[in-house]
Amino acid sequence: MTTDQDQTVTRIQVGGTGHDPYEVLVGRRLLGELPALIGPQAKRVAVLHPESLAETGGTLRQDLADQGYEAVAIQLPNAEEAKTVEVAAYCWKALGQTGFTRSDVIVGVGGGATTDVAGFVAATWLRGVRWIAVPTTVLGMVDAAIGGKTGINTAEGKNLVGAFHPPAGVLCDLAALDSLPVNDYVSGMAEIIKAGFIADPAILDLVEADPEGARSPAGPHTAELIERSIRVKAEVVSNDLKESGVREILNYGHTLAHAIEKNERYKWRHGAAVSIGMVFAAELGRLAGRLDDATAERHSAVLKSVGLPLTYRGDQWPKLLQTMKVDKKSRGDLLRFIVLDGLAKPTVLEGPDPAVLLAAYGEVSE
Ligand SMILES: NC(=O)c1ccc[n+]([C@@H]2O[C@H](COP(=O)([O-])OP(=O)(O)OC[C@H]3O[C@@H](n4cnc5c(N)ncnc54)[C@H](O)[C@@H]3O)[C@@H](O)[C@H]2O)c1
Ligand SMILES: O=C(O)C(=O)C[C@@H](O)[C@H](O)[C@H](O)COP(=O)(O)O
Ligand SMILES: [Zn+2]
Repeated sequence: MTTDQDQTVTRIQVGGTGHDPYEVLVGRRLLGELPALIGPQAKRVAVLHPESLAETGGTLRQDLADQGYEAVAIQLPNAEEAKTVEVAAYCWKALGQTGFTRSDVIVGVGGGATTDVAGFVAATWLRGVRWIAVPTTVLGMVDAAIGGKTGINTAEGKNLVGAFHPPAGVLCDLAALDSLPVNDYVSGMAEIIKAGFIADPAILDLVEADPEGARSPAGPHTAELIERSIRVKAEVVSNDLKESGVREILNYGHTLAHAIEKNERYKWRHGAAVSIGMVFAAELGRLAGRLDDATAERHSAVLKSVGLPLTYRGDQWPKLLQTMKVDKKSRGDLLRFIVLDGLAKPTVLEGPDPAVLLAAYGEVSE
């Protein structure tokens, strides 16, 4: 049976300079859109998917083969284990063996880790081939698949190797979320809440009105939360693809988060680390005299209400501080953080006093 809900598709445009504009589609049963996005020139299509979506990847490969493409499925490890140079090299080898040319197309189906690698492989193969993102997690839909930041981790830090290489289109099929484990669903809520604090406070109102509903794809506001967050991301990256200015606001909470992820050898979910990172950033903004107490406290309350973590090991501060020094926003020896001047007023805080940083860490320290 087809319902009205199945047929509603929202299209959000991502524009910009230096690349073709593209659309993010949100709805259900969107895979029919793939051939048009793949385009008439492609002979071969490589479908990159994580182990957990082996069936989806296989079905998609078969559909594309039935439509006349020479389609291969390339299985990646789940989650952050995919974001390594070894996995990228495995993909390059598979593309080479398939005879993948510049007119062929990569499709990344999976969470943010998968689309980060798929995009990176697309950016590097033959110095850049077309790719399409089919995000299957909340986090992938609202953030990772949009904007063309692609990359992998190294032992020294998160996303340290990568390229800006926007996709030709993004297909967010909400039905994919039904199989997502609750922890992964909630991890994506961290980036949704981030979008609320940096740009669209209506998101926070929706989460606060029904925190339990915000933990599940069956919640009453799922589509609205996802679409609002996509609009925030689309607007920012349309204005600054290569992060030479406003795009830095999307890094709210990420300076500490990435250090925690590295410290945990990339075993933590990104959203869990971002949650702690935002509580830290809010306190940093408050201690720097930028953010009011109520908005700072609102961070812990809303993040906790959906089940995200707020604290991390106190004894790890020296190591985290060291790692933060190689954050991509740093310039020379200058540490730079995104903080809030108020709700939806993100700004940069440069070179905060080490004592203030330590005091802010006290807020998340356990
Ligand atoms: N490029 C960007 O702009 C950007 C933005 C935000 C985050 N990221 C990156 O995204 C990554 C996190 O992405 P994530 O939270 O989507 O996690 P993830 O990609 O690690 O996926 C989480 C887990 O869910 C599984 N999975 C994916 N879809 C599923 C589904 N529909 N049903 C069941 N299981 C499914 C995966 O195999 C994995 O085990 C991090 O590496 C982060 O750095 C990138
Ligand atoms: O798109 C961006 O820009 C972001 O900062 C979004 C973040 O949510 C995302 O985690 C991104 O991968 C972080 O990028 P990085 O440049 O700090 O590695
Ligand atoms: Zn993020």
